[in-house]
Amino acid sequence: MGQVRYYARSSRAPAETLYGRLDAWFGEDGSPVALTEIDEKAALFEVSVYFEEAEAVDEAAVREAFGDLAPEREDLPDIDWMAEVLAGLKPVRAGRFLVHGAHDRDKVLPNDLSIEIEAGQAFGTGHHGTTAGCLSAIESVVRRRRPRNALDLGTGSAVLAIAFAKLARRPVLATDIDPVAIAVARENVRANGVSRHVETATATGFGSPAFRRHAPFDLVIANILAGPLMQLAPQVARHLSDDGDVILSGILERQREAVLAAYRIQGLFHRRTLLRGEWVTLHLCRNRVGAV
Ligand SMILES: C[S@@+](CC[C@H](N)C(=O)[O-])C[C@H]1O[C@@H](n2cnc3c(N)ncnc32)[C@H](O)[C@@H]1O
Repeated sequence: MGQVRYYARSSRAPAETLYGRLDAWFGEDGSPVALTEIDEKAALFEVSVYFEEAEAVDEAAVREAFGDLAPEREDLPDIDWMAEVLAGLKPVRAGRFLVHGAHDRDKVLPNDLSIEIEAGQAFGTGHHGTTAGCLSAIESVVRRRRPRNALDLGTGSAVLAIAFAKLARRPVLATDIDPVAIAVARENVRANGVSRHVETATATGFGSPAFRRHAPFDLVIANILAGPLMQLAPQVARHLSDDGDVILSGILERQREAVLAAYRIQGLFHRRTLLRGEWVTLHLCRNRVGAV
């Protein structure tokens, strides 16, 4: 048997209380806890806690932690995380960043900002055009104005959050819908020595109390797909500071105009498009100056 999830639904206040309690009881031991708004109109929230090994779970303790909100249990299938990421084991260079595995530490040059990520876990080894595009865009934004903080939404391996933390040495919130990715992200953040700057949280879109603690963001980075990026446009804009920058990727060239339109409606201006293979990375900004 593999991973298991326990979850309960309620209105916002009890859900937030439960989220805090589950995080205190299980979060420290590495069991991801998630709070998700599942029905905005009905203001219905779902709180989940995930355990790696179903057999090892103390179910009585879990039920006690949920209290009055009796949890449902869901056994999760084993997922093939390798599929997307085994693109290659070679180091990838994007601007000053060198993304590499432990076996390639000797390839790091004195001026490189090295990001050590092992292939084979969450998405994001730098081999994908979208990740490399975001790394280049992060470097150009940080060079221009060193944002006070950042959000990496859909962090995967945390490669982009680590890049921002290493370059800007400023706080970054790294979130992902997938609790397994967040467990991998935490480990990578620690291994790259940037735990002081990076906070990780499991969240669907903007559904976590962590956003309230960190927003507004001076830089929002989201490498997901065109569909969710368009849906998230109003919330990205709402969580962005008055002169903030946005880096979006996971967009095919033919989807570029639709994504741009969704963000223009929210008052954002296009600054630059980077093209890597069939993928584009968009840099947008709140400030009209410098926009094209
Ligand atoms: C293409 S990977 C990007 C990983 C990494 N940021 C990079 O650039 O290499 C997209 C990630 O977004 C996550 N994701 C997808 N939809 C999401 C959503 N609505 N909210 C948060 N994360 C999401 C996925 O689980 C996945 O880890």
